[in-house]
Amino acid sequence: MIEIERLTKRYGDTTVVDDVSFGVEEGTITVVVGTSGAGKSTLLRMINRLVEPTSGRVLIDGQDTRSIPEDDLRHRIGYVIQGYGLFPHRTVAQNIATVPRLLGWDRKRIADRIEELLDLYQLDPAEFATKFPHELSGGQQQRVGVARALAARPELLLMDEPFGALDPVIRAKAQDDLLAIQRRLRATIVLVTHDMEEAFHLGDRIAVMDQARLIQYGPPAELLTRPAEAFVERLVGTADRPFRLLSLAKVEDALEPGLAEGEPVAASGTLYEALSRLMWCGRQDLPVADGTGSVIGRVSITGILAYGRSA
Ligand SMILES: Nc1ncnc2c1ncn2[C@@H]1O[C@H](COP(=O)(O)OP(=O)(O)OP(=O)(O)O)[C@@H](O)[C@H]1O
Repeated sequence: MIEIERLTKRYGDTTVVDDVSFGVEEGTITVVVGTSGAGKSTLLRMINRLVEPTSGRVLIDGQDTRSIPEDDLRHRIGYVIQGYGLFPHRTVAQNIATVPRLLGWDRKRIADRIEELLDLYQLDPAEFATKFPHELSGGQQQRVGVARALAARPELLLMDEPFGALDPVIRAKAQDDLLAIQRRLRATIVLVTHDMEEAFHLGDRIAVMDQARLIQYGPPAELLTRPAEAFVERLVGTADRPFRLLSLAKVEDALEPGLAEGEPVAASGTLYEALSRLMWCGRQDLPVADGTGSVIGRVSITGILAYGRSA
C-alpha cells in the first residue's frame, strides 16, 4: 500500500502541487490524469523523491520514504519516462540487468529474470538480448524500458507518459501488454497521462488533477457517474472511444448471472444504451430480458466498464 499524504510542492510563490492525498492499493494501477502543467509529473517525482516535497509525506507499506536511503528507494521504486532512458551503449540484457546487478543478484538469477521478462514481452531472448537500443523499434524500446524498470520486482512502478512517443496502433498494443503484465506480476503502478482514454483503459483508479489540486480520485465508473466538478465532466467527455466501443457491443456480451431490480433491458440492445439507462435511473445493475421477455440475467455498470476495457 502506498499512501500519499498532503503532498505539496512550491517553487517560490507558485504552488504546483497543492495538498494532494490518496492511497494506492497493492497490485493496482492508479492513473494520474489532467491538463498540461497541472502538476502530474511533479507529483510523481515526489513519490520517488526526485523532487523534494515542500511538505507532506509518502509511506510505502507504512514506512516514510524520508527514512529510506535514496539508493534503496530507487531500487524499490521503478521509474519509466517517455524517452525510455535506455543506456545506448548497453545491450537489451545489460539494460534490464541494471538494478539486479546493483543489488548483487547472482548471474543465474539475473539471466533467468531477463529471459522471463523478454518472454513476457514476446521478445525472443535469443534474438533481442544482445541487441542495442538503436537496433530496436520505438515500441520495442518502450517494452525494454518497462522490463528494465520491473527487473528487480519493485514495490511500485512510476510511469510518466510512458506511451507518449508511440503511434496510436502501437500505443494501444503497448497499453494492452502493460495490463497483461501488470495482472500477471501483480505490480503496483502509478501512471501519468494527459490522455483520458488511456486513463479509462488502464486505471483501476483515476486521480484527476487541475491547477495543482487533486479534484477527484476514484474508480473510472465513479468519474462517469459522479464527476466531482464540471472540469471532470468535460475531461470525461473527451474520452469518446469507450462509448463508441460500447455502442457496437450488445448487452448479451456483458451478461452476468443473478437478479437485479428495475425495468429489464433487451439482451439485443447495445451496451451504450444499457449504460445510459443505468446512469439515467441511478442503478448499479438492471435485469436483462431475451426476445421472449424472459429475464436471463443482469447487466451492471462495473460489468460494462470491464467489457469496455477488455474490448
Ligand atoms: N523546477 C521547477 N521550477 C519551477 N517551476 C516548475 C519546476 N518544475 C515544474 N514547474 C512548474 O510546475 C507546474 C507543473 O509542472 P508538471 O510538469 O508537474 O506538470 P504536468 O501536469 O506534468 O504537465 P505536462 O503534462 O505538460 O508534463 C508547471 O507550471 C511547471 O512550469
